[in-house]
Amino acid sequence: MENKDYILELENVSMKFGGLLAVNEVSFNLERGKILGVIGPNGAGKTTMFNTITGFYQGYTGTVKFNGASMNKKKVNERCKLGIARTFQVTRPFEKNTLLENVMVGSFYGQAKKPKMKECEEEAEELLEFVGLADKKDEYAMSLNVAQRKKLELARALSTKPSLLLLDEVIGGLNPTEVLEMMDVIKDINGRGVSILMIEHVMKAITGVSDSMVVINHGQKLIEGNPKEVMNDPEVIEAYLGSAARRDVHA
Ligand SMILES: Nc1ncnc2c1ncn2[C@@H]1O[C@H](COP(=O)(O)OP(=O)(O)OP(=O)(O)O)[C@@H](O)[C@H]1O
Repeated sequence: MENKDYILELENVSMKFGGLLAVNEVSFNLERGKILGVIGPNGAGKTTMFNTITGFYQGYTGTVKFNGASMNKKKVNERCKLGIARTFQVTRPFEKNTLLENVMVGSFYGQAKKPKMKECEEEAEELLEFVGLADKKDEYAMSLNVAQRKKLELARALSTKPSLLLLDEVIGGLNPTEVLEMMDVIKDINGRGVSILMIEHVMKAITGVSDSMVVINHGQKLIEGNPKEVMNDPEVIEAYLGSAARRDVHA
């Protein structure tokens, strides 16, 4: 039997808010070094699932394993220091700080071994260069447009030196040129050896970068497979994605 190396394993993960089962017995694995795309309609439970992986929600049942070890008893900061980082759907930079300072905070507080301030600065500069914001390093975060804020969000997540990166809609809201740029950045991050789990509604983008995909619907896993299999699955197309998505995928 093939022995795959999984960086992330979800085993029957469920999360309830009162009577609402937002995530319902979800199981899947992410192979080390790969990109796994997560799609599903609004309210399907994708972000809630992210929050069980990062440890923001502790009240879930089932098991979240990272590098083969259960994370269930570990808090957000512990999981972060072990190598799990995320971006947020709604970006939350420190608006009145410079881009450099925003990224340095992540380096300083998010890494397992606290680096010296000078190292944080060098790392932050390198990351801003990597995401294409080097020329804005001394500007305030509040001066950025949507695409730039998303790139800053990525640099901040990377500053904690993750081996697993969770991306929550980093492509949504970008224009077509910015989408292509962001897809390249995501592939480059993956090229640095970072495994990626990403939620995205922009179908062309997520099918373009993902090695495999999981579809979540009403809190449950509907199907998983390679992007082509998933996007051609009649149940996914008709019952869930609908004709708008079909147009988007096949355009
Ligand atoms: N903190 C919360 N308290 C109560 N209900 C919540 C909470 N967070 C999410 N929910 C509910 O859980 C369900 C799943 O929400 P979630 O945000 O995880 O969906 P999603 O798939 O990420 O949606 P979207 O694509 O719109 O971001 C929804 O019905 C939502 O209203």
